[in-house]
Amino acid sequence: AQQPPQGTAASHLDAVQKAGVLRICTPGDYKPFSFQKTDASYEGIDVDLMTSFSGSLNAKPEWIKTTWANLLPDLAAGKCDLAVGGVSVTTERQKRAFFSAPYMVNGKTPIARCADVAKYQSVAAIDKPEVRVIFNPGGSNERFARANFKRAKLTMHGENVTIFDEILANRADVFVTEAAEAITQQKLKPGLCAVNPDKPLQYGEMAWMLPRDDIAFKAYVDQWLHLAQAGGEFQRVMDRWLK
Ligand SMILES: O=C(O)C(=O)C[C@]1(C(=O)O)C=C[C@@H](O)C=C1
Repeated sequence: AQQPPQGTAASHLDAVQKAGVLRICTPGDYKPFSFQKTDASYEGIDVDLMTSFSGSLNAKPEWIKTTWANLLPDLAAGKCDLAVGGVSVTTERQKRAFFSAPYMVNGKTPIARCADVAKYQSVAAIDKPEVRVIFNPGGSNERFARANFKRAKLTMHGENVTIFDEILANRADVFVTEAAEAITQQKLKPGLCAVNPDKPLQYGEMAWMLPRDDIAFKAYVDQWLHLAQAGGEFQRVMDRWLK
């Protein structure tokens, strides 16, 4: 009779437990998901979840700072076990990586000076030559801006953490980003308002990005996430950062 396959293919699931370390790539510039503070430590939704997740593997989280442009290359090169921090699910990324089950629906939402909210209710309303659209490079925001704004004046701003001050200082008019970020920043920056965060300009989902083809690891991540959601832990983390 034919033998069933023996043993398991090499998986991050085993390597992480063996090393006692979970290596996590993150840009750390994106509230409320993953944000690096001045003392170099990280905070946010994904940080709380990863602390608990790594504990389930008896591993310590090790944060590895990267950029949005390098997130996928770093993961694919094996520099980390997974990549988090408000990562949008895209079919482009899916060609070279796996995703966990999505844990949040989060579409593209404009944020602007509150006095201007009525002006920026649609892509067409924003895409006018007199509108200065600002965006951060390397992620889905840049892709959205370049694909949708052909007439507006586009300005790339390298530092995601200071992009909101550019709008407040009237050096730019509008930034189109994820709803959760627009909602968080409108709380942090009086004078800025998220434009219809409940009616995004484009549908989007967030997930953790995982090494391609590592099915055992993906199954574990998804199972952990499912239990955290069903058991209430996930919601407690969300409430802590989004309420
Ligand atoms: O690329 C992604 O996955 C993101 O969702 C990250 C992204 C972006 O789209 O650029 C989203 C919002 C933040 O302002 C910074 C980065």
